[in-house]
This record gives sequence, C-alpha cells and structure tokens, in this order.
Amino acid sequence: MYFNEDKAKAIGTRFEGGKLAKKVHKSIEQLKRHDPDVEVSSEPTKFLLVSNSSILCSVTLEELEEIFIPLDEKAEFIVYPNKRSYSFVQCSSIEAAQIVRKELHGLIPPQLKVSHQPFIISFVCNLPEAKKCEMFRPANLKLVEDYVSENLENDLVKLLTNHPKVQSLKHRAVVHFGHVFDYNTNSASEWKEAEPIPPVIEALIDRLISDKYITERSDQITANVYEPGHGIPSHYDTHSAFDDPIISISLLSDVVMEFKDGANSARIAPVLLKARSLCLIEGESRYRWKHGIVNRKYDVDPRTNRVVPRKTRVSLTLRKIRRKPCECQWKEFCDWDRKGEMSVPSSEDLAMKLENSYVSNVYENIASHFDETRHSGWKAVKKFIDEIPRGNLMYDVGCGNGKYLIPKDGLFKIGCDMCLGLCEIALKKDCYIARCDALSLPFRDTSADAAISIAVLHHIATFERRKRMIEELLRVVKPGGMICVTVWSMDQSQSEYAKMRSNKDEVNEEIKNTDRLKIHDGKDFQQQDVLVPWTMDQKGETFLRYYHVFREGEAEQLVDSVDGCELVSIEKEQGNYILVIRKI
Ligand SMILES: O=C(O)CCC(=O)C(=O)O
Ligand SMILES: [Fe+2]
Ligand SMILES: [Zn+2]
Repeated sequence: MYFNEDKAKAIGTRFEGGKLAKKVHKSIEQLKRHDPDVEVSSEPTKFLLVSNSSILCSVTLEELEEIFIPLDEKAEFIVYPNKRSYSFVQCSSIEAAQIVRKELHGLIPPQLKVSHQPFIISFVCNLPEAKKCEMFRPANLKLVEDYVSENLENDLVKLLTNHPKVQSLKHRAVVHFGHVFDYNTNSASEWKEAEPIPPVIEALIDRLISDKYITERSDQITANVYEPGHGIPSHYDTHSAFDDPIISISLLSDVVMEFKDGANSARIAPVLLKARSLCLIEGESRYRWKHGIVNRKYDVDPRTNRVVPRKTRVSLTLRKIRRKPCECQWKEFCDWDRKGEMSVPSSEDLAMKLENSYVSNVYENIASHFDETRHSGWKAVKKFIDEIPRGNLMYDVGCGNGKYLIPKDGLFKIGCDMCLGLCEIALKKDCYIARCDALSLPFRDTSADAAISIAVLHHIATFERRKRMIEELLRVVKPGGMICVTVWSMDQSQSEYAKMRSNKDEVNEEIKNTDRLKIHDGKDFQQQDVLVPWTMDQKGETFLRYYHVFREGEAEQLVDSVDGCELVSIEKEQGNYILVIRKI
C-alpha cells in the first residue's frame, strides 16, 4: 500500500457550516432522483440516509458495521450493490438515531480504508420500498415458499445435524443418503455403499412426486449444514451424473444463492432462498447457470437491498442418478461428449462445422454490435499500412466493418469477409468488398502488393487449415510482397482488459490442453482452444466465438512450416501477436 498524504490529512476531519450545508443539499437532491419514494424528515426519526457510504464509494458493509454498531448495537443496514452512493441505516430508536447522527454527520470516519468522503446524514421518514425485481432470473428456476412445515423442519434438522455420518468439508458439513456423492468426480458412486434414505425424506419425496415437481424418485440426497460464514463454491451439478431437475430445500435460515451464467460470469443473479422453501433448479437454470453460496455471515436481500444476517442453515439437495447420456440442449456447458461435437476438431469436416457454428454464425448475429465497438486499430498494423508505397494494392482478408479500409491513404484497398452482415456494413462505408472464405480468396495469384489479415487466423480450427490460410495470403501477393497477420496470444497479461483485473498471483501454469472446447471465463487462458463469450447489451444475450489462442513460439513455427516466405518480425501488442511476413 502506498501512503496517501491527502487521505492522511483528511481522515477524522469534520465538515461544518456552509460547506456541510451544501453537501446535505446535494445528498437530498440525489435521494430525490434515485429513490423518490423516500421522504426527508425535518424531525428526528430512526431511519437515516447516509451519503458516501456505499460500495460505489468503496465503503464495505464490514466498515459500516465497524462504524455504526458501537453507537447502536441493533442498527440494520440497507446497502445497494452498486447503483447508489448512499446507504440507509435503520436505528433501534429515534434516540439512537440522534446519537448516531450527532457523532458521524459531516465526519470522515477513520475506519474507512479507501474512501475519504464525509458521511452526510439526514433523517428520513421511511425506507425505500422493495423494488419490483428489475434483475433477471435464470429461466426455469422455480421457488416455492413454505413448502416445508415448521414441524417437518424440526424433524429434518434433528435428523441431519446429529447424524453420525456427518462429514466436515472446508466450508460446510455434509451427510449423504442413497448413492454416495463422490467429491473427486462430482458424481455418485454405486448403491451398495449407500446410507439408506430415512423415512421422513422418503415421505418428502412422495410429496414432491404427487405435487409433480419430480416424476421419478430421488436416489441421491445430500444434506448440507452451513454455519454463518460458510458457503459452497459456484458449480454445476454434473450433467452426466444427475437427471433434471435438482431440488434444494432450505431449512432454518434464509440465504442468497448466486446463479452465474456459464457463458458470462459477469451475469450474476442473486436469488433469496427462504427458510422452509423449495427451489427447483431445472432446464436452463440447471444446465447453463452455475449456482453457489458465497462464504459470508450476511446476505443482501436482492429485492429490498436489506442486509440479512445468516443463521445456521441446513439444506437438502435431492437428485436422481442419470442412467443415460445427457442430451440437454446446452451442449457447450455439458460434460457429456456427443460424438466429439464439442471437442477440438480432429478433421477438416469437424473444423468447418465448428467454424461455421462458432465463428461465421456468431458474426452474422453480432455484426452491428461488433461494428459499434470496433473503431481503433492496432498501432503496429497502422505502421505496416503506412509503410506500403502510395498507389499500391492491398487486400484486407477478414476486413470486418472495414476499419482498416476506410482511411483514404493513397492505397487501393479491397476487403473481404465471410460474414454477410459485416460485408454490408463495410459496403455502406464505400469500401470495396468481396464476400468469401479466407482459405479460398477470389483474387488472382500475385495480384496485390500487400495483404493484411487482422484477428482472423485464430478463428481457424486446425493447424492444417491455419497453414493453408497463410499459403492463400501468400498466393495473392507478389514476390517480395508483405503480409501482416495478427492473432490472439494465450498470454493476455499486457492487455488493457487483463490490467483491469488485479489477480496477479494467479500464475498461468503449464498449458493443460484438454480435447474439449471450454468456455473462457475471462481469466487467464487455461487451454488454447476455447469458446469466448460475446455479450450484446444489458439484456446480456451472449454468443460464443471459437478461438485458437497462440502460445509463445507457435506463430513462428506456423510460418516456418509454410514454403516461400520468411518471418520479418513478430511483435506483441496488448495480448496480440503481430506478424509481418515477406513472400520470397
Ligand atoms: O445448499 C444448497 O441449497 C445447495 C447445495 C448444492 O448446490 C449442492 O448440494 O449441489
Ligand atoms: Fe448444486
Ligand atoms: Zn448436459
């Protein structure tokens, strides 16, 4: 940590007089804008609006507790995940609220680690109303409140918490009934090792069947016991091991379960599971979304933003062992191999099929959004183009929205792309465009002086085809002609995108290439053949694009394997390799 002089001076400072009055005015203006249902009170109340106290201002809930709880032990907090710069505090009484305000109003509390904005505190008449859920919820997730009576809850808790077979894991304790769950494979072992399913749970299964939540008897049951602070890492209940649906019954405590879109880990849907409720995780919510519980002592109710402390929670997960291959429609997220369909392609046919589904089709779907987001070019590419003599002819293979074709820089440029949508976009910008496959260009041999192909080669799915693409680029340029090719590097550590993440200690270990295409999670690449999400907008519609990311030395080897050319230079720019190749 570095020493921040301004902050050191500011800490503990109290704002007063006109400066404070101005800040109060601003704070109330903000409240009116974002939460018009909350009314400011001129008289003391037990509800406080506290500006500069939210996650948006880098103030954590732990800090709020550290600051407020010594003044009012029973204070409750309403915090916003990211949208507001204020929080609300509900004090135990009007008197307590008056004390809190007197102590903290206008002060920069010394407990704050990052923020050094003063707390600006006003009395309000009420708290914001529970907002109609503006968030998304994974499709096919069903919640049924009060599914378990208090009596049944008692019986189940007694049975599960004192069970002789209870096993302690790192952040929870578990007991298994029916088939034993194997944490090495995340699937179930054979029946013979089973702990019999107790009668109360059998009776619960009967009810689930008669209520039509399930059609077949559950035969693998896991009871989880979580103390406050415990949780379960984000996971799929293995597709190939268990049928659909998965049932989770919550007992004793409410908890927030986080569902994460498997195609986009930034899409998180927090869902409040009430004590004694049933949660049916089915279809998309089971196959595409991961679920997990963060290790925390409290939750933020996603409907009210109210902080709810956790109590000991017991849950029952009811599953049915799968006897046949998983045929779910979420094949990208499925661990069942469907005749190699989701494998790194081993043949020309499979490669073309993959490129068609996960490159061509995706670009057709995202063409206009792609155009909106692609304007600036790579420095090294601009330099390459600048060095081509005026009047020369240059091809741009995989020209996309025509980014490198538009500047009228005295070159004669022709672009081509496989994607019709992008061809049309580039045509509207008055570019010369042909629609074609990069491995079969509609240009004569030795017809151009130079060619570029930016961010295309990494979408080609086999070594043989990548080699053919380089050969095809060489075919159309003159002897002595230059080609500039860029690809994604496996090492993204110097990219802007990677710099935003601070996870420096997660070192990229040895490359573990599996033969399965994996969805890239935005962290370091773990393998070279991956599906990378493209997310459209707030709705979060996500497409997966196939990439073969290049490891160090691989681009050199590829060029080396092609006759009639030499590698002039290879540079790295923001997670890309930029190659300049000369035709001999
Ligand atoms: O505690 C829960 O509700 C869920 C547990 C879970 O996801 C599991 O056992 O697979
Ligand atoms: Fe699960
Ligand atoms: Zn599946």
